[in-house]
Amino acid sequence: MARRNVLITGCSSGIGLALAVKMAKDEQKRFKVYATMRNLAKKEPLEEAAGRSLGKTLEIKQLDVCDEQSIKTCVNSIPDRRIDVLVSNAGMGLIGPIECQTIDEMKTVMDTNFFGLVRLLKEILPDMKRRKSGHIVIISSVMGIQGILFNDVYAASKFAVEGFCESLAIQALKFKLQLSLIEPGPVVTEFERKVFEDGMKMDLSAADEETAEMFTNIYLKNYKQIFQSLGQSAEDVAEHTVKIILAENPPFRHQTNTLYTPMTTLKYADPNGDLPIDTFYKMVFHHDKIFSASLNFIKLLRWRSRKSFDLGKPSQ
Ligand SMILES: NC(=O)C1=CN([C@@H]2O[C@H](COP(=O)(O)OP(=O)(O)OC[C@H]3O[C@@H](n4cnc5c(N)ncnc54)[C@H](OP(=O)(O)O)[C@@H]3O)[C@@H](O)[C@H]2O)C=CC1
Ligand SMILES: CC1=C(/C=C/C(C)=C/C=C/C(C)=C/C=O)C(C)(C)CCC1
Repeated sequence: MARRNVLITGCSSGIGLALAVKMAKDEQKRFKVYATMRNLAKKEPLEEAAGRSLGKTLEIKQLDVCDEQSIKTCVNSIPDRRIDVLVSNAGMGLIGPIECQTIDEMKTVMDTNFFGLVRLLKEILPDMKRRKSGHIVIISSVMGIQGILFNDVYAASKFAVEGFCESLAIQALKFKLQLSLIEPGPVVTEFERKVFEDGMKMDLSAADEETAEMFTNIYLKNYKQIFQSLGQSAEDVAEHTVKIILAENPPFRHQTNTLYTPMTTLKYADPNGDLPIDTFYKMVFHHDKIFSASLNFIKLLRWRSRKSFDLGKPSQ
């Protein structure tokens, strides 16, 4: 099989970086990775992680998904503009009460997470259609199918991505193109750190007391624990993504976190849509102690299974 050209956005950290490195270090050398980032001053961690694959199976290029010209320049610099696999990964989060967010902040999230994907596809899709080959892989989120308290705009941006892709997938099929949405739950990356820091610094004066208290004492208070208990590593998500890229018949949707699937299943279990909302409501406002204890229990189980694995005894 010929080596596939893979373009990945947002490779300065997190999932993008882990995926670029994993694919570039593929033992069978099945990929040539164009690992892109908007700010090349941040390329050092990727260069370090890439090691000897740098300049061979991995090249670093500038690409800002909010800048059409930068996308065009990057794609034009690739031999024959040939991109066999596009991984749309660049993205950002935003949490907090909407009363305390500006419309400009919200627009930046939509511009990056949704229009960023649209800009990429406007540049890359016509070539794929002409060649009648290509795989478009999008790092969406569980929030692309299910909203979460105080993530209103972020969830909207990922819902937009999913609606857009569900529509496009039908046309793509006609051109023999593949489209796959990767839906991770919480992942421990810069995303988590940035979002939490911004949340902690947020000016909550525009919100009423009850909302501000809910955000601080429920959401932010449990945030770290949720990531510690349910969070995956970027490498783990990268591994799932590579499997999807290599699959003969890649699925349209793929959730990476089995600990999170009971939550998303609620969405599909009730066509009225009340079940997930009522369940989240009860978890947050009525059974917060049980919820917190369950998270601690999961954390302990994961810690113990990792520890026994470290000692050479894989968990039962
Ligand atoms: N972490 C999580 O819990 C989850 C994350 N995701 C999704 O995964 C994807 C990757 O996030 P993750 O690795 O976690 O977070 P990181 O913050 O580690 O990585 C995000 C990447 O996107 C880049 N980026 C942001 N804006 C732009 C832009 N305009 N043009 C190009 N690159 C840009 C960042 O660059 P820079 O360093 O310059 O800011 C960075 O390289 C996102 O789409 C996110 O929504 C999905 C589910 C869960
Ligand atoms: C599980 C859960 C919660 C939080 C989930 C979080 C915080 C998920 C984060 C997902 C991310 C960051 C996805 C990125 O795309 C709540 C609402 C507190 C209570 C109900 C159950």
